[in-house]
Amino acid sequence: MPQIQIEDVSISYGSPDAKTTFKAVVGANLAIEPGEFVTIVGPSGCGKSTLLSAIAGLVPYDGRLTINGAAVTGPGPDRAIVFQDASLLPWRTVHGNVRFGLEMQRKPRKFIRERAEHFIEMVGLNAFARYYPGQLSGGMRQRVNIARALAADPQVLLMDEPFGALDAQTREIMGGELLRIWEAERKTAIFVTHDIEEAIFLADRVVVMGRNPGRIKDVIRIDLPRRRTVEMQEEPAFLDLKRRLRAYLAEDLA
Ligand SMILES: Nc1ncnc2c1ncn2[C@@H]1O[C@H](COP(=O)(O)OP(=O)(O)OP(=O)(O)O)[C@@H](O)[C@H]1O
Repeated sequence: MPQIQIEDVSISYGSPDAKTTFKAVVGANLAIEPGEFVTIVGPSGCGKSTLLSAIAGLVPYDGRLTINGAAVTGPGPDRAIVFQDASLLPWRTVHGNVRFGLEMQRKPRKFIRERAEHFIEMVGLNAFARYYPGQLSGGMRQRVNIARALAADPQVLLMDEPFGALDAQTREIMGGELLRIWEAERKTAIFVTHDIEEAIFLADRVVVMGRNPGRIKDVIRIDLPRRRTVEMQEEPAFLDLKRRLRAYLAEDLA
């Protein structure tokens, strides 16, 4: 059974005066298997973040949206979300930030400490555990964010352009790191991006969205072998996928 079922889901926003509504996503259908890595691409404003927010339980929707068969009615500990801007607590150290969610869940202190240490090591920030967010680079802050999300042990990791604010080279490194972590943890991952190469590189399937109205246009399976390598991005199969996706996105801009 798919872990996440999206059936005929539409999402609307009300205008500030509540007199009109705007349909940001119309009639979306998608089924996601446990442990799958799905990326969502599409032009600006097509509803990528909106669809992710609905899965996170942050916006209401029409239609059917279930996780493990249960309707999504709000946020829950089965899902963790990582946004573009690392929303870290500036007065807490790296360790303190990674601990935070577990402290809220009132887990035992020893468990919290060990789990935080485990994930800080996994994202390669052992030497920075006592640093504050203001002392870290953007890439390091996003590593903390990912560690914090994983420490809460969600079943589904939702990521909204998590590397969007990083330079191209750091972004590429972070993509490789994220795959290494995902391969170790095998959480279901849904990742929104503008970047076609990033979308292909990470994914088992790429969801292509279009706009006017915001909708799912197609879902493309990425049959490139795991483990993915940076060199793979120069191979004909990768370049073919890139051409195909670029043509799809260009249709929308025309
Ligand atoms: N809180 C909101 N209230 C009203 N309209 C909204 C709200 N959030 C998003 N929208 C509108 O819904 C549409 C989809 O927005 P969304 O942010 O989901 O798109 P996106 O594909 O993620 O865009 P981008 O790639 O630029 O981040 C846009 O037209 C946007 O203006």
